[in-house]
Amino acid sequence: MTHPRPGGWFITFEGIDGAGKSTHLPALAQALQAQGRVVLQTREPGGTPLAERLRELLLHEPMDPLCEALLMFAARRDHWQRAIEPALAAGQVVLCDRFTDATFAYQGHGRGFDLGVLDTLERWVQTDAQGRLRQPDLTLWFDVPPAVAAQRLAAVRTPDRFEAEPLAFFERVRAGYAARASAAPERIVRIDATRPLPQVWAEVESVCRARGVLA
Ligand SMILES: Nc1ncnc2c1ncn2[C@@H]1O[C@H](COP(=O)(O)OP(=O)(O)O)[C@@H](O)[C@H]1O
Ligand SMILES: Cc1cn([C@H]2C[C@H](O)[C@@H](COP(=O)(O)OP(=O)(O)O)O2)c(=O)[nH]c1=O
Repeated sequence: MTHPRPGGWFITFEGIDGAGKSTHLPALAQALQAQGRVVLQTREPGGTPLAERLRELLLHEPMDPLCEALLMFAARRDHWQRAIEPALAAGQVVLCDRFTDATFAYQGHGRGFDLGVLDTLERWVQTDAQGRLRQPDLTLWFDVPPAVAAQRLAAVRTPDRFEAEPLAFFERVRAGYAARASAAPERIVRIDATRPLPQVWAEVESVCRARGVLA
């Protein structure tokens, strides 16, 4: 695949909580840095001082689904304008732990929030000065059944407001990711993340090589 735009690559990591995103993101950053690329490792919600403050509220403060969706996009707007776009313009590779696919999966499919409203918010937040809707160049979707993810998480951390949701919620979120992937098969690559770590990593490397992200 030829490089989709001048400047850097924008690569997002998606999947339900416990899928392995945060494990593989720094590994890919290291592999890219070893090849001389400048990498911005970031996450959503978060990635700027304002968006990190919104993250604290989103992860711990009870709120209704509309408020949740609006705050996710408010955090994203700040992150996009102040961190992601400048890094891409400088030719960096941006590796982002979650982006808008997560909003469709969690707020849309998980909470049942109106997908049409999310489409509108996505357009508002990600349309650039030339009127183009910006999307990641590549999205790695780490797919695992919720029961596997829950087992992994139980061993390592105290659940936040999202992680405390029941398995049925994560089944809907997973279905949301599947729907996004079938609507954008060129951009979103499904990775079977139930396999042992070295095999999952080998696939991440091979997808990145095939796309020209890694040499
Ligand atoms: N393929 C895998 N096999 C077994 N354990 C894994 C695998 N991928 C991740 N883990 C473990 O599962 C836990 C959650 O992984 P993490 O990368 O934090 O998930 P996420 O960022 O998607 O929520 C961590 O303890 C991690 O070491
Ligand atoms: C970006 C985003 C995250 N989320 C949720 C999913 C996660 O449970 C939570 C925080 O994401 P994440 O950083 O993946 O959590 P952790 O560091 O605990 O792995 O926010 C949404 O519901 N919608 C969104 O648009």
